[in-house]
Amino acid sequence: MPSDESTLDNRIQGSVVRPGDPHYDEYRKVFNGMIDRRPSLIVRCASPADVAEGIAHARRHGLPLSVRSGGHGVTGDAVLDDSVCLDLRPMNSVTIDPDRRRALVGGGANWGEFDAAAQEYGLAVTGGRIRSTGVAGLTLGSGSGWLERKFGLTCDSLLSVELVTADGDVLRASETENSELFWGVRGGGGNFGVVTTFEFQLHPVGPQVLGGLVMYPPFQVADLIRQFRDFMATAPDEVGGALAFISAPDEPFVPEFARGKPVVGATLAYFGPIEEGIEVLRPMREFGPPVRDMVAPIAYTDLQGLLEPSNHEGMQNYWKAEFLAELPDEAIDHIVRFTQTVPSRLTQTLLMPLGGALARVDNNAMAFGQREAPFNIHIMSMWEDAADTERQISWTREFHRAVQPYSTGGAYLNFIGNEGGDRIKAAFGPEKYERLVRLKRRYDPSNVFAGNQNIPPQAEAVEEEPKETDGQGHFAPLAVLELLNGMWVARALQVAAHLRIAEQLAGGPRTLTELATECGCDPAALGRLISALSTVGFFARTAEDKIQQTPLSAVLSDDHPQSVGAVARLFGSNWQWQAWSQLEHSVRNGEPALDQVLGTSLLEFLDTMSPDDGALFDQAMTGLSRFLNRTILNAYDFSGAGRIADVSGGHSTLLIDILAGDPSLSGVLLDRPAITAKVRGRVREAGLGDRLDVVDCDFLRSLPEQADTIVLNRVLHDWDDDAAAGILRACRDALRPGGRIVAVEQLMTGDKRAAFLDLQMLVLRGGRERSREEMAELFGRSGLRIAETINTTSPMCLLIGHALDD
Ligand SMILES: C[S@@+](CC[C@H](N)C(=O)[O-])C[C@H]1O[C@@H](n2cnc3c(N)ncnc32)[C@H](O)[C@@H]1O
Repeated sequence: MPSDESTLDNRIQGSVVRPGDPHYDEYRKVFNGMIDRRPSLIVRCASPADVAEGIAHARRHGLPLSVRSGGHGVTGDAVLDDSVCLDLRPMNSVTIDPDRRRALVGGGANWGEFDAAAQEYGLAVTGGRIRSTGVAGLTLGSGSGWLERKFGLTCDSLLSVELVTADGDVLRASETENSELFWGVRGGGGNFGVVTTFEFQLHPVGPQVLGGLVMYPPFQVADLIRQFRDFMATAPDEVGGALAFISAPDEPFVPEFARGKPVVGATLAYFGPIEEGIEVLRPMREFGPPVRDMVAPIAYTDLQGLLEPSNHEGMQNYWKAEFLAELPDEAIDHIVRFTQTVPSRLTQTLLMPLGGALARVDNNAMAFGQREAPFNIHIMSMWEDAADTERQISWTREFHRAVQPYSTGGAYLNFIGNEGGDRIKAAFGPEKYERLVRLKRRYDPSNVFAGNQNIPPQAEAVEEEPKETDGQGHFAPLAVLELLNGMWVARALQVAAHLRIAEQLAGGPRTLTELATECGCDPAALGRLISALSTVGFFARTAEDKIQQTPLSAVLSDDHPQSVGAVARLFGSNWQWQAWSQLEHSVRNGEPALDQVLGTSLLEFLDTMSPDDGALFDQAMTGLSRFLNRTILNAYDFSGAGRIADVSGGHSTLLIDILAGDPSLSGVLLDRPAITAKVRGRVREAGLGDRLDVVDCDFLRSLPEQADTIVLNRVLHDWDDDAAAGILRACRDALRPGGRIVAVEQLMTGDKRAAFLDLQMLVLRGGRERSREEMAELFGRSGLRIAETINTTSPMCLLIGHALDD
């Protein structure tokens, strides 16, 4: 041990923990399980003098410095590799002065400790929503909590701080002492020093308040968000809460049908007389039949723990957040779509209403501003298995991209990862940012405190960054390369599906040699394919180095009830790759590349393809419809639909599924003769007798029968606007009076899936995906109007059309 280090042990009142110490792993662990960093030293500080010693040690040895209290920040900046970590947890004292309603809180205290001490006297400040969150990190970044509409942000109740600077000076900052520094620490994070004591103004709260969760089922999500938006627009400051988009826990208090399913919980609280709160909260509690209403008088300290069962320490975490300037219906549609297709049961999204006292503080009173937004959305992706990382992150990014157009343009640094200097600037705006840079130069010119949402003392360094990043802090060329690699990923998946690797693993893990023999492959090369795919969540290795199934690889197997194996093999067909190789032709000429490549249209090609190719196409389409149908039936009630015509029902089993669920319905599946000939046998096997007919049709002319309900499932996107309008007109002409059209399509909303499917339709078919507005125009041209648009939990959306003259 170098002598300087040994003297460090002697110089401090706390202790020094190094790799090899039995507590080393415990102290280096942070909330976000993605972070696994190994500092050289952890200084467990017991006093401001210990903090100053730790800073001096790091500077002397040129080591990076990090500061840790709760360790909850998703960036994991509390602990850095090969660094000196100042662990403030031993400095967790909380002293309450009930007469002056003041609190002195140590830099290492967490919210559980602070709230418990203050609640002894029925007092509180706005505090973090998870009790193990550190008071320091939350307050220095501003501080959001259930009480924010009543008492403002945590930093709004801050009276003074004691802080150790980069030079080891211990300063006090308040409105009257080092006031510029006090301005900066309220929002500027840990950029200017290590805060060792916070002094707060406390407010009377509880000890009993009205609060709890009202849980609603998925089909009410959109209406509930609208209700919440409108309710909050006029709600008094006493109302706090958020909409929490979560998966219902497997607990007895949750009805069986909702367990594990995406649900939305209105977390409601009233910080005023309980009787008054019951009246005020009534519109939110009586909206629709909830799955469960648990709002009741509750201890404030229990309210503070309400989200804890769904926030386990050590999960993989990836977060995004935006202050929303508005919450129009399109934004709500995005929120519904993403929260209903959440890839992990642990993931949650909070939609927090702002306003109230928080919004009445002068924007320039401190470094933190951003008080004008009515809502803050916090997307917290959490998952257990590191193999799922890619998928979780891309869902989070897509969700974030979808809500970004509604943002104020600012950024909430407490709720996001390291997203680059651009976002930090956006959080403060140019003027405040300049002021913070000046403050940084004064108190930390060497950027000793860099392990945070950093404000570098040289502003130029920040200016350059956005040019090279994709706006999310990723180095732009690497981000582009990652997207270009998409072709490799897709091809590797298609080959894995073709080789039937997933089917071979259905009975349990296999050795590479066994797999290679069964799949007819070179063992080493097969190992490489599997290794590559395992980086994106497909297949994993056991401790004995066998290959095993993962949740993603399982659905490649044809034996899986929701298999997409045939879809993978179909997308891997030579004819699809050949068509895509000529995408440029389509883009230049606006016509399907497939016709160019094969010398025939897709429809003719499908009718004349080899029996094997034909069987694969049928299997892929039936497989897709198997799980999409469920989401359609969950979203729309066909009871009372009378006689249903499934126009171009093709290989889908939608009509069979509809009729099977309701004996009062009958229907007819209409399609081209080439298709009806193929599906008649299957329809007969469904055993629906004379309730289901199969009839030939050419919808480009007219429909052969009248019907009460006409289903057009994934048909319109095959066609250009003129043809699609013609099909809709034929449907309208076949509609009995008072009838409806149920068109099922993906809508273009700016998300990746529909936009790339649109290219697929261009390349293969000359068709297109459409936005809701484009659909409305198409319906209008055909004498129809869209009466309702219904989202499903899949990307499919239902458009319910009525005749204009109905
Ligand atoms: C993309 S598939 C959709 C099939 C089915 N609804 C589903 O969701 O799986 C399009 C269907 O339109 C049918 N089709 C194409 N041209 C047609 C025409 N002129 N008249 C009737 N059906 C036609 C095809 O045979 C095919 O079954």
